[in-house]
Amino acid sequence: MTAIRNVPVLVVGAGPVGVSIANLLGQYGVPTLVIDRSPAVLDFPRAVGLDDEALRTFQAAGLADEMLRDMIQNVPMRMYTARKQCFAEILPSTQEFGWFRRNLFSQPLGEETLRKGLARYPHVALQLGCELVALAQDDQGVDATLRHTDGREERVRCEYLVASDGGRSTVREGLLKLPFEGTTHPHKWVVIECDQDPLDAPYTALHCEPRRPYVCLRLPYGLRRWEFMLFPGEDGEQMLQPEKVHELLRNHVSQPERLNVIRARVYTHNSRVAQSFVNGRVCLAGDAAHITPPWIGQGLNAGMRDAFNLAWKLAWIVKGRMRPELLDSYHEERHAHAQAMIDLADLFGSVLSQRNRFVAWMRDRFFLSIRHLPKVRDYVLQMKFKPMPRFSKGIVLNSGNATQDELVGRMFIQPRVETSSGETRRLDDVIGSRLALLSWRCDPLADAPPELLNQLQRLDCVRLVAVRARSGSEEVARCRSHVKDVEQIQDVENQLHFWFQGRAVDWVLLRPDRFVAAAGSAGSAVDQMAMFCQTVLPSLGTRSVHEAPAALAQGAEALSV
Ligand SMILES: O=C(O)CCc1cccc(O)c1
Repeated sequence: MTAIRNVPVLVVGAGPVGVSIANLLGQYGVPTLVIDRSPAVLDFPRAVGLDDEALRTFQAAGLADEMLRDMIQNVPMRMYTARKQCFAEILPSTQEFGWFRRNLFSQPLGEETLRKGLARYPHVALQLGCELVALAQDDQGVDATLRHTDGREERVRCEYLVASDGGRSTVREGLLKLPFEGTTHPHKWVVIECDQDPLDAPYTALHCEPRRPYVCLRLPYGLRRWEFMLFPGEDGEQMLQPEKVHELLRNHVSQPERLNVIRARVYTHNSRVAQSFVNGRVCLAGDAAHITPPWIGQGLNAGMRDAFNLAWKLAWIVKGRMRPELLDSYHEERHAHAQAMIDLADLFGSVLSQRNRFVAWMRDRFFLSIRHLPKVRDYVLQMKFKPMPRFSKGIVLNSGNATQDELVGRMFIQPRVETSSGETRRLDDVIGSRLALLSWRCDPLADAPPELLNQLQRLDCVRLVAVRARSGSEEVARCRSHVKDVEQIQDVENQLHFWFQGRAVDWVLLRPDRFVAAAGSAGSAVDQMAMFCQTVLPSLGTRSVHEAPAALAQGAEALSV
């Protein structure tokens, strides 16, 4: 009988979300196996947009610079009337989370980079040409049956299984039969990508042309993409024939026959969300959990939010740092936001792809008449319509003080800070993959009982005290705690100064995904931290074997392929 492979986390589906989760788990030291039935990265047009939150996730995985190499940053999106007048432009100037908000990439290249990133971890393995054919869960774990391309079957026992196997997820649909609620939109779209971009249009353009709505985007490395709406009676496959493609492009480029079309595909817009993102020990992520029309470029970004939210929770649970039932917080924190993004994309779609000429004309008149109002312009330009994640339930601690609780459950800013060794770094790079208690010009745990400090150590919590840049030695000495685990940082951009001053709190507790878990005044820190530890930590004695470095080495051995 063949041996059963044991691994804490099995990721099914090696698209960008699954591989990002595996990179994060690699960073957190959790042995992970990623499988995918396809032998290579899929080479057809898919997601194009990556936002600042996604880049922050790549940063946590140590891959932001590598991913940026193949991206165009800070790309505007414009909307045009039927008469080709621009009636709205989106180009946010903020970099509050440390990165530009609108960036375009080419998915096949990005996926290669993410896959290469896995090679950094001896305890993470990627197995291609391998599909999941059965799974059974019990109280302790999941038994998965894998089938390799040569027909060989293998059993893997894992503690948790992540299904990131796409919109037609085998795990969600075929094996667990979980509802995927929402709608499939009636119109199909043809997507065409060519190289040697024939246009000088360095932005995404949504052409709200009732005769045939279309989208035109510039992608990295001189690629140009068009997406055209198809009408009833137009057969998708026929529309991919070269003469039909040329016909679609004829009004937009002078000699479509001379274009080198490198990818073309028909696709349908879907707005669907799985009823639950957590089913026992199986978690759905990315398109397996939610699919959206592309209008606001948020499909993959929603998946990246899943990745960041889920990876640290899985790591904490398998390391025995967090009570397993808190895995449900993944659903509580992600489901409503995924739905809100889809609702916004649907709203964009219904307004922008309007085919009734009179309604389209009214729409154009309306937007053209308000576009110069400063508040409207700012709202659109700065993308203020984008619903930002805000958790009221989940792994967040509300204190009952409305002002403080307003800060909890939101992503924290990411300024650059100077470390005590004089280096200027992005805040997250100083924190690393740890939980962080970040305080402003004080050490709120200076007199904390040793028991609390031990609990925080179990949670691998770093304590950072921020001071004003170039503070006098008195201030520095006042904030330098006698406790050795406190690091001091200087607020060289004054961003922390403005953040803390405007909010009347002295500290924030930042989760590994950079969301604020708790916030408060110096006097309340001991009690609130104690409450957080009590909520999260399992009782002693339940620590998993995967905490020990020796166990990681065993995991690596078991995983080598
Ligand atoms: O965010 C962007 O620049 C692209 C968003 C978008 C809009 C419509 C279709 C599509 O594939 C992407």
